[in-house]
Amino acid sequence: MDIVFSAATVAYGSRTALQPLDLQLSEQRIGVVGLNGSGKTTMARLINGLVKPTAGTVTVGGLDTVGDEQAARGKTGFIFQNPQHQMILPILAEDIAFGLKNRGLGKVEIAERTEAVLDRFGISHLARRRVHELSGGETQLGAIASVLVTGPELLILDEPTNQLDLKNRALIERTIAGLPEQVLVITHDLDLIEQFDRVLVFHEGRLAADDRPAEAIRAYREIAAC
Ligand SMILES: Nc1ncnc2c1ncn2[C@@H]1O[C@H](COP(=O)(O)OP(=O)(O)OP(=O)(O)O)[C@@H](O)[C@H]1O
Repeated sequence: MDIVFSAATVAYGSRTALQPLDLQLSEQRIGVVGLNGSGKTTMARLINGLVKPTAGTVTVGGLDTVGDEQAARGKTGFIFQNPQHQMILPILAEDIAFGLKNRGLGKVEIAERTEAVLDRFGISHLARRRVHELSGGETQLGAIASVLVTGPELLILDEPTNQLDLKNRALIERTIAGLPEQVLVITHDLDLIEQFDRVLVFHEGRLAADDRPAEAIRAYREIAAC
């Protein structure tokens, strides 16, 4: 799916978080890196319409995130930095089913799709578990299942391996690598994006580098060393 930023700018009050951005993304695996406060999350939130451009436009699959807000939002799933906060119902299977109920699906289809997505991510055994009692890795997988069950074309993950141990980092890395969906990942975990198609480096609200992983990570290291 094409994601197109046309002079997209974001200001919070008098502070500009994202300088005018012109960018077209169509790769399957896109990484976004940069120092804290460099504008990564703001850029990602523009894609699913959680943040509106102060000026310029953003389109996903040809749909404007402001003018075609509802349809555009349906194309993107978003996993936030603390995914436990986006889980609404107490039991994992219920939380997964919730998104389908909201789309007006019937009981049988909801049950089948919930079961299928739990199976897809190898977490069927967690179906009846309380979401707030899941480990970090389990929570991340549960959130991915909850979001992907509704069928978005693009999945955005904001620091998905933050707070995970090495084993769970590897699990989430493998899971992301295996997704057929297009993926955009914001991360400080440079191993995660090593094999990606394209990596964007943000610095002080601007796109500072846009390259293959090795080159982009080199540019990011130079920025971080200043
Ligand atoms: N809702 C908001 N209101 C005011 N300022 C904000 C808001 N959200 C972000 N900012 C500011 O915009 C700038 C960019 O923030 P953003 O969260 O996009 O950065 P980031 O690169 O994702 O940072 P981090 O790596 O720390 O998550 C920062 O200066 C931040 O303080």
